[in-house]
Parts: sequence; structure tokens; C-alpha cells
Amino acid sequence: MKTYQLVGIGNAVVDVISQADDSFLELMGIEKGIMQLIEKDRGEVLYGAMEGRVQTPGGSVANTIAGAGALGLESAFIGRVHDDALGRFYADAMNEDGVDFVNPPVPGGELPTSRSMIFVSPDGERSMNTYLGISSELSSKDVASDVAGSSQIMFLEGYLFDKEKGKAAFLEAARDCHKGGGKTGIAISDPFCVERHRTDFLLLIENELDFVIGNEAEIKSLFETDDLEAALAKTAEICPLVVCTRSGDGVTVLHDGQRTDVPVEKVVPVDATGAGDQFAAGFLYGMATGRDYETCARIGNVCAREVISHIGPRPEANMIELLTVEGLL
Ligand SMILES: Nc1ncnc2c1ncn2[C@@H]1O[C@H](COP(=O)(O)OP(=O)(O)O)[C@@H](O)[C@H]1O
Ligand SMILES: O=C(O)C[C@@H](O)[C@H](O)C(=O)COP(=O)(O)O
Repeated sequence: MKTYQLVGIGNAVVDVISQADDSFLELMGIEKGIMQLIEKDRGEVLYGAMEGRVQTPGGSVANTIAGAGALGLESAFIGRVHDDALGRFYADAMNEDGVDFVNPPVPGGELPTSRSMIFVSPDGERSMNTYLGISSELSSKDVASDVAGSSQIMFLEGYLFDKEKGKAAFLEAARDCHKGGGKTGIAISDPFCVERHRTDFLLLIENELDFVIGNEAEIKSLFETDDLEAALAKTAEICPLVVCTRSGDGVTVLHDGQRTDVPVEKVVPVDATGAGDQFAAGFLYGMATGRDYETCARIGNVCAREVISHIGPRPEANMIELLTVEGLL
């Protein structure tokens, strides 16, 4: 039986990315900097309005798993794509990164592979408009218990809470992983996703999870406060490991009463898409290979810095080489 260092479960989304200025966002009614769920028709309108589109595999936790796979972790991803051109493109890309894409593309049915129309502003901020398609059908049936149960670390995507079936699949994966002795954690995903499911998120973190990774806005949103320190303290009361990123302003790790602050060298991103996801890839790579939390965060920062230096949510550089040059491997 194969064992995994890292398994992720989340939406398998193809990203369609283009540049747009803020007046375009306003004109099209797109809220800057967040993920908005959209219907198919709206997706088609936005797709048609995109100039110089770049198509690339995305999905938040899927990006993390692909990044970890590229770093050499034994990894698998549990997600759902249709057996269409986008779905096959997606599955192949995961396999090329050395990741086991556990569920083969699903034939038949009406719903196509998920896609997100992402607009990158001149300041590098990304605004995502996601049509969930077949991802919205992800359910417990898609969770292979032998995969979840043989995982050292299981990383779950907060966005799955937007659908009841996804939430059930998520819980099942977490429980199977725990039964097998692994650790489970969540990528909080988005402050508005927290807004939609706050009570469930808090119960899950307190009762099921070993770690939480989120950005400043997401951690604050958990406790409906603008006071980051208060939100961090409250999150640490219910979870043994809390990792909070603050874009170019540093990372804070709270673990069993200890605090570690790791600085970040601030830059203007070319495209911020995937910053949090690649930070998580580096951090989890560090955890899976037994590094201390400061080193995990530093590895995360290097992975995030690479991904924001180009268009697209997954690494383009040889990350092993980059981390070696930084003295982190
Ligand atoms: N402007 C920036 N300069 C340098 N690093 C950045 C910048 N923005 C993001 N990062 C890197 O990406 C990580 C995640 O960014 P953040 O914006 O907090 O998360 P998310 O992408 O989830 O919103 C940060 O911890 C940092 O390593
Ligand atoms: O899952 C989505 O709806 C969008 C993803 O496809 C996208 O790649 C993404 O989540 C980017 O991550 P982030 O910028 O780190 O939030």
C-alpha cells in the first residue's frame, strides 16, 4: 500500500487569467481581491471579455499539492474533473508535477470541468470568478479512504464548505487521515468563505483539525474582528498550530504557546494568484520533512515569492535549486 507525505482535497479548477485595470473590474461588477462564485452564463461573458488569456491548472489546495509535488513530496490530490479537454489537461498537469490525481476524469453528466476567470490588476492583485461546474459534486464517494488513511498530512480546502456534499467529503477525509495517525489542517481560502460558514469553520477547527493556514483577513474573519492579535490568540486557543500570512508584511506561527515571527522581503507582485497556496506548499514541505516552524515559514516565503514573480498559480522555476541557493535545503 502506497503511503503519502501529503494529500489534499479541494476544487480542481482551471484558471483562465488575463490582465485588467480596476475600471474594468468596476464595469464588470467584479469585487477586487476575492473569490466570487459565478454561474455558467456569467463565466461565458467574463471569458469573452478577457484579452490575452492564459490557461493554467489552478484550484487553491491543488496548487499547494502541485507545488509540494514539484518539491519532491509523495503527494496526492482528491478532486473532480469532467472527462473533457480541460479535465484531461488538468489531470495530466497534476501527474506531470509528480502528484497522484486519485480520481480519473468523470465521463457523462452535464457539468463541465470547473474554471475560474481571474483578472490581474496593475498592482498584481488577483480577482477570481469561479464557476464550480463538476467540482460542486465532489462528495464522500470521491474520497478513497485508503488514500486519506495513508497520509502523513491532509490539507483541506475551505472553499469545499460552499457545498454540503463537499463539506461531508472534507470531514470524511479528515477523519480517515486521523484514523491512520496523520495530521489534518485547513487552508481557510477566503474571508468571504469564512463569512458564509463561520460557525462550521470554528467547530471544525476546534474539534477536528491540527493546523490552520490563513491570511490576515481570513483569520480576522473567523472571529469578526479587525484586531489581528485578538483573532490570532482566539484561533490559537482552539488549534495547536496557527500560521498567518500577511502578504509582504511577514508571517506569524503560533504553536503550543510559542510565537515565531518570520519577515518577508516585500515586492510588488506581477500576479498574486497562488501566493498563499505556494506559501502553504513550502510550509507543508518543511513540516513533512521535519523542519522547525521558522524554517517551514522561510521555505514558504521563497515558494510564494517565486509564484508572484510571474503569471499563474504554480511554480515555474526549479524550486529545489532556488531553496538550495537560499540555504534552506
Ligand atoms: N507583496 C509581497 N511581497 C513579498 N511576498 C509576498 C507579497 N505578497 C504575498 N507574498 C508572499 O505570499 C505569502 C502569502 O501571501 P498572502 O497575501 O498573505 O496570502 P493569500 O495569497 O492567501 O492572500 C506571504 O506570506 C508572502 O510569503
Ligand atoms: O479555486 C479557485 O476558485 C481559484 C483557484 O483556481 C486559484 O488558482 C486560486 O485559488 C489562487 O490562490 P490564492 O491566490 O492563493 O488564493
